Amino acid sequence: MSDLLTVRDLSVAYGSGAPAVKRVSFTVGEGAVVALLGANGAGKSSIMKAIAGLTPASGTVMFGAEDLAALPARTRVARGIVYVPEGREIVGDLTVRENLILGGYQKAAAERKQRMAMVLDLFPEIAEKADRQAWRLSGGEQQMLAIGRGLVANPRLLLLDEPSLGLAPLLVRRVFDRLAVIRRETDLAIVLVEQNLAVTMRLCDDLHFLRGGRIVGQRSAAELKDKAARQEAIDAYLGAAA
Ligand SMILES: Nc1ncnc2c1ncn2[C@@H]1O[C@H](COP(=O)(O)OP(=O)(O)OP(=O)(O)O)[C@@H](O)[C@H]1O
Repeated sequence: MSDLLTVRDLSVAYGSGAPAVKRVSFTVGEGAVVALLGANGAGKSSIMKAIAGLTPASGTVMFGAEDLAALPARTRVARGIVYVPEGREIVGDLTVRENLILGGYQKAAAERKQRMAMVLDLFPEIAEKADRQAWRLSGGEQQMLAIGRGLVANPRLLLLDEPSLGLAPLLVRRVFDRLAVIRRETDLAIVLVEQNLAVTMRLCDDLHFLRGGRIVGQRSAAELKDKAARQEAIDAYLGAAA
């Protein structure tokens, strides 16, 4: 599997304080799912925003053979790097369908229509409510809409920021079941930010543990199938966060 994303020595600083992200390096293969796990404030969202071009950063981010340094966020979207932010940020006053149209704003009408049909097929829960205002959806459905809106842009790399945030366990399971379908049926690569080790393990190939802006450990999902190894990772890296 060749590398789709290569992050090398990535640092993010806000103002003059200590950097929020300190020389983080990792790779994501074509079609791979890589998770960044860590407690609140560990720097997970800052890494995602830096890859998406939404916050200034130092270090190198390569997408295939291309250095992204000079590319603004909208060009990164056109290349296939799509960020689904924490908190979903769907437009509540617009309908489900209108939110999906926003996701495909850079696409020609025919491709956008085809991608929207694919998304509605993938998420029957929101297809039934396509003409309903987004604020009327449940939390889980809103998360599906946020992911669906990202998929309309036809990404090669989806940056998914805490899809389980604020959802009841049943809805978390539904959202992750959908992600598992995407994983099975497409060659989309995903960087997934999570605090929840249990749901993350079902979807990912590799997990990186973050603390204080640094990657402090790395495990494959296969390694964490072993209960003792999982407990060790929780104790060493996540503490109460898991
Ligand atoms: N726009 C900003 N301006 C100043 N400081 C920021 C900004 N965004 C994040 N930070 C700080 O950077 C650090 C890392 O934040 P970040 O949101 O990347 O962490 P996180 O791991 O995603 O946390 P959470 O799980 O709570 O979302 C925190 O100390 C945070 O307060």
